[in-house]
Amino acid sequence: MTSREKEILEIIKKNPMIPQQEIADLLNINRSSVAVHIANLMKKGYIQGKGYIVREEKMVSVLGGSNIDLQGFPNDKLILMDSNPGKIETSLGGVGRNIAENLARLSVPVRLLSAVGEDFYGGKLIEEGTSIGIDMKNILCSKEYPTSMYLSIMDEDHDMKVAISQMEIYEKIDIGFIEENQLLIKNSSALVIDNNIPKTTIDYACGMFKEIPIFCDPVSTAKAMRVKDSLDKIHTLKPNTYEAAKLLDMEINTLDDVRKAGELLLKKGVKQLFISMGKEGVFACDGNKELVVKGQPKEIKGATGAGDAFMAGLVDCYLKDKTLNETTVYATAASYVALSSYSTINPLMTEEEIQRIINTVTIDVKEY
Ligand SMILES: Nc1ncnc2c1ncn2[C@@H]1O[C@H](COP(=O)(O)OP(=O)(O)O)[C@@H](O)[C@H]1O
Ligand SMILES: O=c1[nH]cc([C@@H]2O[C@H](COP(=O)(O)O)[C@@H](O)[C@H]2O)c(=O)[nH]1
Repeated sequence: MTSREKEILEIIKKNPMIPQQEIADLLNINRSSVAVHIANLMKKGYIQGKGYIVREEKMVSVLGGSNIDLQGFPNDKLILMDSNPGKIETSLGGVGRNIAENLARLSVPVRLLSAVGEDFYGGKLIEEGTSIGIDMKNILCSKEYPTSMYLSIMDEDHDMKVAISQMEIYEKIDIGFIEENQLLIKNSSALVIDNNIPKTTIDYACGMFKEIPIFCDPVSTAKAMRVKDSLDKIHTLKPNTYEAAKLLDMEINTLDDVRKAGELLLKKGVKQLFISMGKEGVFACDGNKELVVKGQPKEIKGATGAGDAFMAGLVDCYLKDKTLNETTVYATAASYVALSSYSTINPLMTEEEIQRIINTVTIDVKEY
């Protein structure tokens, strides 16, 4: 082996994937000489071949809940304190899991960091999630608690009347769980947090992953306050009007109230805000612009999951560097895809379906 070949071999041992040009630059020779030396080293058997390491695609990490949803739809007007003939739909749910499933259906690489019980439903959640394309490898399986459940009753217009949630298992998504998964999360393209997880975990994660954009869904008025001390670390917040009112301890009845709430949340450090208003559409602001985006979806089969589809649309648009107007219209169209299905997630959710809705449904954008 010549001294030059020795030098090149040492460089390659330290960095087997180094490009020939970089070796040439280090040794101040040209690339074609490097190629000749490498060919000689191969002939002499010092190098057996070149490996290729594929750079791992960055994923969105979703940290939050995965539930089993039971939804009851009465055939006629809902009568309280009575048995109402109707339909019962069982589906996989949980805000975080729903967002992750919608993202997977939009072809965004995504992993779910959640907890399930070591029971039939826990197995089902992991199995189905994996088959949809969500990375479920880091789900925590608990012996202590059962898989969480969400039971909701709709009225005759398919609007939710009342719901009960059984979700103690999320106590398991604690600081230790974040530490175990910190490298995975650090290397994510975005982190989505749903407020099913404890406040201490939300605050810890928001403090730890400042370099990546954090999207937060407050989940419900009961859980909204869990993010109140981390608002300055949130890139995108998507409360509905009730959750925004709770977070700010104010009444929100009019559009002026919504705009005021927007201003206050941006002041607290949120970069991008979407306040969803059910059939009144959504209010969006980012400090440069304020918009209300509203349309008329062609069919509403079930409102459950509309907000989660909306959030997935927001994350997808962030990764594609879309403007606030484009993002709000796209996410609204994603919510319409969800509304047109009885189950929490519409299996027809794709980017093409969202585009088809944008092209066929009038969605008005009003700038303020
Ligand atoms: N009844 C409806 N009519 C039209 N759009 C709706 C309706 N319900 C929901 N949406 C759409 O879904 C989005 C999210 O729904 P919303 O119910 O406000 O959120 P969440 O489910 O988080 O409470 C809304 O901003 C809107 O675009
Ligand atoms: O405290 C909670 N309530 C409800 C949900 C989930 O919220 C979804 C309903 O979404 P929406 O808010 O879009 O109706 C359901 O899948 C349900 O499992 C949750 O994760 N946590």
